[in-house]
Amino acid sequence: MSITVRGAAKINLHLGVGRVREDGFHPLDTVYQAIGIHDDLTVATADALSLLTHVADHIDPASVPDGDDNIVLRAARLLAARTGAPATGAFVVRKDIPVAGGMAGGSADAAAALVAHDRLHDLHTPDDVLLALAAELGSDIPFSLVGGTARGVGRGELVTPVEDRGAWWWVAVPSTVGLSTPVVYRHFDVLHPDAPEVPASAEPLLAALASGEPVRLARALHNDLQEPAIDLRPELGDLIVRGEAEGALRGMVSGSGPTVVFLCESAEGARETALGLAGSGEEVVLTATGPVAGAHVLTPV
Ligand SMILES: C[C@@](CO)(OP(=O)(O)O)[C@H](O)COP(=O)(O)OP(=O)(O)OC[C@H]1O[C@@H](n2ccc(N)nc2=O)[C@H](O)[C@@H]1O
Ligand SMILES: Nc1ncnc2c1ncn2[C@@H]1O[C@H](COP(=O)(O)OP(=O)(O)O)[C@@H](O)[C@H]1O
Repeated sequence: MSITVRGAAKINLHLGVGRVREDGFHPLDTVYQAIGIHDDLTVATADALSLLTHVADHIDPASVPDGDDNIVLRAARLLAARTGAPATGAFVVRKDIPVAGGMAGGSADAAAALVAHDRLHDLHTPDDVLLALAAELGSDIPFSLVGGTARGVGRGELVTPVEDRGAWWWVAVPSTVGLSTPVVYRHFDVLHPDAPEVPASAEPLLAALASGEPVRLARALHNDLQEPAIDLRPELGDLIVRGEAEGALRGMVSGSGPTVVFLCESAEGARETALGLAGSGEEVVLTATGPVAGAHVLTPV
């Protein structure tokens, strides 16, 4: 038997970050959106646990860890340990989501692995258990299960779907060199030692989402990690300016970066912005719509 599960990239439409907690995590008020850049994970019945990774041309294969460090195998082992299921399965991941790019590619793979491993072994794990295991593996992973557009609080792991009346067009420009999430959070602490305990509220962004109007959403986009990311990588600021000059409504760093995403008025607007950026020397320019589904089975079981 084999099962294929698709996981989606995420962007943060609002990322309010508060003062670092005693456990080292930051309190967040964030709004995630799953967008149409995907990793596909297939698992087949096997006597042992194994993983093969294939990457798209724009991804450096060396950037994806082999073996036990890969979050796919960590997810499968965790689910097996908690349910008593066998820790077996031959996993193959096809990656299109930029690695260490602020788009939660590893989280998409982990969510897909939880769903695939659950189906492979016919476990019928309840949703609340899958969400709790996802949160143990990483703050973004519960959202990767849920998908769509959702608000995340706590350290980002407490996720609730929100009203979204839009079909939004995005252009994403990944960087060839990733940026480490903890490094960006630590730089936020250096720049903002007096950050408020309560992060900036996502309420204005939620109102813009419910309006379905791209110009309103563009004005409401907010990312507290953009400043530290640009401080670490000044070229990201230049890229935002260039994309906006090519017609995007607004550019911003995706999560902790270094991918930059641009909200566009329409499909045509996204095409023009993408062509303009490609023409000005950007080698990889991806176009996607959102919201899309979270981790879901593609093949019949
Ligand atoms: C910044 C965000 C925004 O959605 O995503 P990315 O841009 O990385 O995709 C997330 O908060 C990333 O979530 P995720 O990548 O799952 O983080 P985790 O594995 O839980 O944590 C990795 C490290 O990031 C820092 N971290 C993470 C979440 C949080 N609320 N506060 C933190 O300070 C901690 O240093 C932690 O050790
Ligand atoms: N399946 C995987 N895909 C991508 N990265 C992975 C995977 N498993 C583990 N990692 C590690 O997780 C780190 C963060 O990757 P990723 O989730 O792509 O980025 P981000 O946290 O910026 O969204 C990578 O640098 C890599 O070392």
